[in-house]
Amino acid sequence: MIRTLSDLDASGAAVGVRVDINSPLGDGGLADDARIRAHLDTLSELLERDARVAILAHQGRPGGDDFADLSAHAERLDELLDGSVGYCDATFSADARAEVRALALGEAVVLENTRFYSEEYMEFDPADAADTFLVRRLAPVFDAYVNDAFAAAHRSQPSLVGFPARLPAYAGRVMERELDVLGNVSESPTPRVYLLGGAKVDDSLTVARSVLERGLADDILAAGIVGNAFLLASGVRLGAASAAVVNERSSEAVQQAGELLDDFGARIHLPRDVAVERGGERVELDVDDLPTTEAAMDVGAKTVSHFAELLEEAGTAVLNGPAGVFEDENFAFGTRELYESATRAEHSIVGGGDTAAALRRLGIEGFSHVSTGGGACLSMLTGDTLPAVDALDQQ
Ligand SMILES: Nc1ncnc2c1ncn2[C@@H]1O[C@H](COP(=O)(O)OP(=O)(O)O)[C@@H](O)[C@H]1O
Ligand SMILES: O=C(OP(=O)(O)O)[C@H](O)COP(=O)(O)O
Repeated sequence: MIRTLSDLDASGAAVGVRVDINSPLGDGGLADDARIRAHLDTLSELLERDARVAILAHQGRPGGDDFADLSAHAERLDELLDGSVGYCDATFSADARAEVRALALGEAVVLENTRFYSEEYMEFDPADAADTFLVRRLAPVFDAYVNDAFAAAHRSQPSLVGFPARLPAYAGRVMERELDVLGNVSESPTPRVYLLGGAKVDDSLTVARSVLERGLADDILAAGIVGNAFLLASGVRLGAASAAVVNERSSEAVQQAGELLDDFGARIHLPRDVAVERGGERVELDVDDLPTTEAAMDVGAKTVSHFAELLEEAGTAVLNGPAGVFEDENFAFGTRELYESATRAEHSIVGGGDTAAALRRLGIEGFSHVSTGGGACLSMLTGDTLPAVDALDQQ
C-alpha cells in the first residue's frame, strides 16, 4: 500500500521531495519548463500545508551536454511558487544540511544535482541505497520523504529508492496520478487502441507484444519507423532508404515484427500509404506503388483516415511515439491528425518523452492523461515494476 501526501502530517515537517525536473537546456538555460510545472501541485500543497521542503533532483547524465547544476531550475521554481524557493549548490554537505535545518515553514530549497555525486549514478538494491552517503547524511535532517519523480522511477538510484528504509515515505501527486492511470489501463474503457510510432522500434515492439499477450490492447496501429518495420515484415518492399533507417535502429525489428504479425495478425494495423520527400515536396505513395528510392517519413492520408476512425471510436487510445518526422512541417500531418483524433476517444493516454514535446510543439491539447515519463511510462505499459514505486510500497 503506497501512502500519499494525504497521509502525511506536513505542518512543520522537513520533507525531502524527489522530483524529476530533468529538462531540455538551451543557450540561456531551460528550453522547456513542462517537467518543472508538473510538480507544482505537490510542491505548492506541501508549502501551503507549512512543510519545510528540500527538493532533490537530477539534470542530465555525467559527461552529457545537458549535465548542469540546478540554479536555473531553482530560479524558475521560485518564480512559479511566489518567491518561496532558494537554491543550495551542494546536495548533502554540512552547508546543505544546515540550509535544510534553517528552512522556515512554507519555504523550500533546491539541493544540487544529485548526479554530481558518483553514487547517484549507480543502481542499488534499496537496502544498499539506504547506506549511501547521500541517504545517510540527509535522512537525519528530514522528517519524511516524498517521491514525485515518476519519470525517473525506473532507476534504482539512491535518491529514488534509498530513503523509504529510513523515513516514512509517500508518493507525491504526480506519482499518484501516473500510477493511477498507467497502472489501471486494464480497467479503462474498451476497445483499447494503441498507436505505436516513433523511432524506438525495439521498445515499441516489446510494448506491442506485452499489451497484446496480456489482453490490454484490442488493436495496434503501427506508424513512424515502427510502422515501416511492420511493412517490411509483411513483405512490402519499401525501398532501400526506409529499410536502412529501420535496420539502423534495430537489426532484429523486422523479424520481431514478423513474429507479432504471425501471432496476432488482424489486430495489428499497418500503414496503407506513406509520404516521402520529392523535390522538396511531400508526395504520398500507396504501399502497392512501392518501392521508392526516398525514405518513408510519415504515413499518408489513407492510413490517417483508417487509423483516425479506430482512434476516435476507441474506449481508450494509448499513444506512444510520433507517426512521422513531425519536426519537419511536410511530415507533421500524420502525427497532428492522429493525435487530434485520439483526443476524441472516450479516454486518451499519451506516453511521455519526445511525444509530449511533439504535442506542445504542434499545439495539441485535450488528452485525459499526458505522462511525464518516457522510459518509466514504457515500463509501466509493458507490465514491468518500477524500483522506486516498489520501494514506496515496501514500508
Ligand atoms: N518515418 C520516420 N522516419 C524517421 N524518423 C521518424 C519517423 N517517424 C518518426 N520519426 C522520429 O522519431 C522520433 C521520436 O521517436 P521516439 O524517440 O521513439 O519518441 P518518444 O520519445 O516519444 O518515445 C522523432 O524525432 C521523429 O522524427
Ligand atoms: O528524462 C528521463 O527519462 P526519459 O528520457 O525516459 O523521459 C528521466 O529524467 C530519467 O533520466 P535518465 O534516463 O538519465 O535516468
